[in-house]
Amino acid sequence: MKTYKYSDLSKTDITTLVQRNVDPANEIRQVVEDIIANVRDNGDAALYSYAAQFDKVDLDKLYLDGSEIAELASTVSTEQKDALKLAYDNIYKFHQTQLKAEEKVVTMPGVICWRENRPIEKVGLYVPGGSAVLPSTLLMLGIPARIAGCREIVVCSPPQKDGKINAFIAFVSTLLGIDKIYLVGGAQAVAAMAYGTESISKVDKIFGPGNQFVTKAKTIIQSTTLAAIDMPAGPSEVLVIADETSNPIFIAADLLAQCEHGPDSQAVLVATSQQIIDNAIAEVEKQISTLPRAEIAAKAIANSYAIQVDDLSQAIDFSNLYAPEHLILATENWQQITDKIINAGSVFLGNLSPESVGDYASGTNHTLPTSAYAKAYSGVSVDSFLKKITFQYINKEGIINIGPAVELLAELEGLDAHKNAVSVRLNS
Ligand SMILES: NC(=O)c1ccc[n+]([C@@H]2O[C@H](COP(=O)([O-])OP(=O)(O)OC[C@H]3O[C@@H](n4cnc5c(N)ncnc54)[C@H](O)[C@@H]3O)[C@@H](O)[C@H]2O)c1
Ligand SMILES: N[C@H](CO)Cc1c[nH]c[nH+]1
Ligand SMILES: [Zn+2]
Repeated sequence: MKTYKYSDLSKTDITTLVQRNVDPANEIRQVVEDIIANVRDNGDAALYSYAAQFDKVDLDKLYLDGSEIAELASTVSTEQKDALKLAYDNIYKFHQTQLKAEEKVVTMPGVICWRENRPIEKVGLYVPGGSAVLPSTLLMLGIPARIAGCREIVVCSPPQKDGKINAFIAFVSTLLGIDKIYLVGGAQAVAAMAYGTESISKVDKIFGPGNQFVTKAKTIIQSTTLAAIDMPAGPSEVLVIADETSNPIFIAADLLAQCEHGPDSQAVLVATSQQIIDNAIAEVEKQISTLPRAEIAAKAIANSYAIQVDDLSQAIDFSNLYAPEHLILATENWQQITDKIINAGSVFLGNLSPESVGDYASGTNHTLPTSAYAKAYSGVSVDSFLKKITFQYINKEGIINIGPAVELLAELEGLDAHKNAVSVRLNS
């Protein structure tokens, strides 16, 4: 893991350090554009051929139905079901409070304005399943979709080599009342949900994290206006801020937890002394050898770095520039700096708040913006599945109060028909 001293870095160095997941030669874009075009033109046939090419399986059909899902779910042990239900309950509790009706506002006598929630009707949920299968992601997407009241929920996830889906995803589907799972992964799943195919319905918005192919497909689809997306939620990343009150064993464990997601994940350690960095790196080296996914984690660690800063305030300045998906304040002094956080997807406070807890079960959502998109996007929430429609009601008193000003505003924009729509009412 490379180490830098913040005070030695130029502005250009910092810009380079905070940049990630770039596709400089547009290689991923090219692959993904071809996949999208193929799915658009050939529908299901393209999906069968990508399952064979990428997932190494010859599928008989592109989905599992309710009885197949129930059969797979029945193989999950009681202990495993209980853990998934605990996660379900906490995520449900946290997200349910997000569904709030807003008050009506009388902006002037007789003029009443308000917003009402309406669910997005058809949503597509992508559940990653390349290097690790993530049933937790189905919880993170399915629960807010259900709370919002979306009418149609399409779920896509890469098939296993036996042409089925992971039993835990099946069990979560039964918790969510989802009775069809499409065996489609990668950019082709995003394209299928955006265009629709013979088997898969076109949706209005596509949700979910994924690797660089999935994320690139989502951003391309968004620009076609065929479907909206939640956000770019690509390879996982974490930034850990540490000081003399931090525990190097915990720091290393948290860095490795995100690095085991994939070779293109990134972990950044920002610490107030070189000693803290050295201790944490020594721990990373110790812990990594014990991990079954050591090879993946090692590649991500090679893509990671540490920065020595003067104090916690400088650490937060760097973090705000990096805008991490996950920010861990691994210090007993976290209360000094929380109000200085400007850009982050989800934040973990103190030494006993591992990021893994948020990944699975604290209740917060783990579908979060990566690649510095935390500067502008929030993680998935119930709001992501809703539209907020504005309403206004104007009565006789209201049109008398507001009408003359609107007539004038229309006049100054030279829009006479606008003015007339008010005048005819004032004169009626
Ligand atoms: N940001 C978040 O909120 C968040 C949450 C969970 C996971 N993640 C990230 O999701 C990612 C999951 O990645 P994954 O790969 O395990 O699963 P995935 O489901 O995202 O991708 C697997 C699919 O990628 C496609 N693919 C693989 N190689 C390809 C190639 N060379 N060309 C074209 N398509 C190809 C295949 O279709 C395959 O089915 C990880 O990077 C993880 O860090 C992010
Ligand atoms: N850390 C991932 C978000 O970047 C979410 C996840 C799912 N399972 C384990 N982790
Ligand atoms: Zn994780």
